[in-house]
Amino acid sequence: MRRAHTVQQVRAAEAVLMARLPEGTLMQRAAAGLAATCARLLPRVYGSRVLVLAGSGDNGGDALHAGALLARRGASVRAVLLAPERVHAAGLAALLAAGGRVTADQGEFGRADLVLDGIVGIGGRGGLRPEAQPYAALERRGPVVAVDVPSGVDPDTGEVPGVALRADVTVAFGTYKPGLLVDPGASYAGVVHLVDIGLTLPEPAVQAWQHADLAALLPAPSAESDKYRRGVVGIAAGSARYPGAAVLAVAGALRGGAGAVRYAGRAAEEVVRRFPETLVSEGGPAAAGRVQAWVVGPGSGEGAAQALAEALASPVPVLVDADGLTELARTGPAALAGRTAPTLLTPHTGEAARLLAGVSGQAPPAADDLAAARLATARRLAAAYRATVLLKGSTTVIAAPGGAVRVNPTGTPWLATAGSGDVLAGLAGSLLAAGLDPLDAATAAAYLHGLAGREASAGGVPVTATEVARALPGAWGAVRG
Ligand SMILES: NC(=O)C1=CN([C@@H]2O[C@H](COP(=O)(O)OP(=O)(O)OC[C@H]3O[C@@H](n4cnc5c(N)ncnc54)[C@H](OP(=O)(O)O)[C@@H]3O)[C@@H](O)[C@H]2O)[C@@H](O)CC1
Ligand SMILES: Nc1ncnc2c1ncn2[C@@H]1O[C@H](COP(=O)(O)OP(=O)(O)O)[C@@H](O)[C@H]1O
Ligand SMILES: [K+]
Repeated sequence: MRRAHTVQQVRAAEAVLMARLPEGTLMQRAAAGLAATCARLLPRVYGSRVLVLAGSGDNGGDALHAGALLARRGASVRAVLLAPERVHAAGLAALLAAGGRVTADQGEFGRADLVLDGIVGIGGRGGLRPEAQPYAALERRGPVVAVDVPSGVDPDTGEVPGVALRADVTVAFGTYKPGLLVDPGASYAGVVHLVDIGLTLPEPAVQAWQHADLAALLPAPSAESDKYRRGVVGIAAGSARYPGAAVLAVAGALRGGAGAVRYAGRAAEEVVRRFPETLVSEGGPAAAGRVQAWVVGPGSGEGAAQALAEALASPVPVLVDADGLTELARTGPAALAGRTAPTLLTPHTGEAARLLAGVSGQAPPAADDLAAARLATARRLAAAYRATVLLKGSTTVIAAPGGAVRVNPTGTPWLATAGSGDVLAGLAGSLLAAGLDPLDAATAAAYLHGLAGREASAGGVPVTATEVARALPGAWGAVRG
């Protein structure tokens, strides 16, 4: 599991450690890790040209000290001081003593074999300031290595409130910062290397799961299992107009670990033709047999209101997606008030905007603004609806009403294809029916769906939602190892 801590958490941990270590120890550790990563990135250190961009805080100090270490190994190191009057004095002295020099020549950026971005780290607020902005647009020859955080990216949220410097590699100290895991910030970070500087950290604010975390959690039948004990998932999706959504949600559900899939709705004929293993009925959730979780909304069209009301009235976990979310936004959180079982909402940013309007009574915010602030959006929705929220998009974020947040590290933009969300909804519902709690079900579903999308688009080929569903067993296999 990758763990990310907020600036406040990092600073508290740092204070504890600083109180018992000689001054400068942490910065020396950080600089040593940074210089070691740079040395690995350069074909050879001796004779390489390195440019340090140094801001006014300790982030600049780290970069200058690392520059000094590289200069001692024979690199030709130049430093641009973005705030010369407030530069980290000890860092600059170390660099000069090691033979490095200060420059004001922006052309050094394009000539450097490696650039160290020490403009601003966890103390940064707002995008790059005007004096640093030109560097974001300059041609580069070698890799840009961000010190702790790419400058201009908000470390706590991944928001990029202006211009930021795109890195090829980020060397993060002590822990990931949420902004390194969540787009748009994550897309500026490149490959993230973690350097241990000895911090003792609390529970992380954000988690990103990996194969081993998931493997421990995926349901598997035991000798005592039968199809009902494995869980039955109900799918209330599709309509005469959108039968395909039903087929795709069922395709995801059949690969999600439940023992049986029960379909309730207008597309029963199409569903059973494609998947004869499905139990089908043409009415709504209330008239269907027992299930352990409902998925309601994909392609439900005009039937969404009725299907949603019936599913929400049931005592089992309910996943609301697509047209079900549009319907839920009309009533707002009140529709969930009487529920005794958990609810999982799976909006994309357009649906998230409608859900937020359902809370505030005001016009929906712009979906692009919500995409730029993914963590905050997922958290706000989870708190307002008292439901677990899986916010889809370039980084899928999952937020539980109690405050836990996970971000999904798998996936590919090729998943932005019609119907792939329906597959995800069915898959997540199946995991809910198999007994996972909403946070785990959503985490596992996003992870497997993302892996399947990558597998199906391997080599850079377009995928269809059907192919994503077909790749799900392979994704399970990869996770299980
Ligand atoms: N914590 C740890 O455990 C360890 C931390 N370490 C390192 O320290 C870093 C944190 O250092 P820090 O606290 O000095 O803050 P930092 O990121 O340098 O920025 C503050 C300065 O930047 C300025 N500034 C603000 N916004 C800006 C912008 N948009 N664009 C430009 N400038 C901007 C702001 O100026 P002001 O607003 O006052 O004008 C202020 O002077 C951390 O990321 C890591 O690298 C390691 O050495 C070891 C262990
Ligand atoms: N830029 C992107 N990068 C990665 N994944 C994306 C991107 N855009 C969309 N996705 C993923 O594609 C799927 C699309 O779902 P959705 O928007 O509900 O589509 P549909 O309604 O057509 O099924 C989601 O899993 C989402 O996370
Ligand atoms: K930086």
